[in-house]
Amino acid sequence: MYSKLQYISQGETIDEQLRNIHQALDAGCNWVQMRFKNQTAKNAYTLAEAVKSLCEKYTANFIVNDDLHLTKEIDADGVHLGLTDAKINDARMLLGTSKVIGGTANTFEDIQNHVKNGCNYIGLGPFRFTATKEKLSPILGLSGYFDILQKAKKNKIEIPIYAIGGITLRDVSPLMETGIFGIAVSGIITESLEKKILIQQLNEKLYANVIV
Ligand SMILES: Cc1ncc(COP(=O)(O)OP(=O)(O)O)c(N)n1
Ligand SMILES: Cc1ncsc1CCOP(=O)(O)O
Ligand SMILES: [Mg+2]
Repeated sequence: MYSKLQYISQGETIDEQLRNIHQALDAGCNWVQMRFKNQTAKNAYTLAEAVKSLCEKYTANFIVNDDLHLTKEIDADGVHLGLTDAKINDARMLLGTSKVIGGTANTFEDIQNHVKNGCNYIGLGPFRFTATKEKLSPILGLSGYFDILQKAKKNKIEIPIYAIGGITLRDVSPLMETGIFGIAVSGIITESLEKKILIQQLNEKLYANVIV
């Protein structure tokens, strides 16, 4: 079973990335997506090696953003691919069935395609404007999530769907009511000065209706 909270890393340098990821893990995150844009292959490899060993230490899930070949080379737990990144079925062929492959969706049709191609989870968004990512797809808002999740339910689609994009603590409960499985966040955790408390509060809302 996947965690309901995925932390997407931030940082302009290897050190900044590592500091942010280390702090997120220390505060209780157990799923990290390493997102290190516009870097040399050497820098990305160096960071990935360090993140992999940190995640092993914290028994956290470690996935790589965009870079399918780095995922394979470093033997990460998986990869997250956007609509203009490598194709999900090519990723599955390269990585095999044991690895996690996440795919971005902005519409119900994107979700259908990802399911058909063997994706493990979906990052559906953006929920609202965020400065973390450039060139955002159309904003979905709560009503967009309601519509898409209703269609998924009607079509018996059961893949875990994560909301993403500008999410704050206050958004979590209303988003969960739309039927999403969890959230993927970057800014709120990176910028928080009280990460442990924030992650505890996020998890309380994410797991509020889970019967153990
Ligand atoms: C969980 C999750 N969902 C969506 C995205 C966005 O991926 P993509 O559209 O490829 O954009 P970049 O992150 O590569 O800029 C994501 N990274 N994670
Ligand atoms: C990677 C990505 N894809 C859509 S929105 C987004 C950024 C999420 O970061 P934040 O939680 O800071 O808005
Ligand atoms: Mg991408």
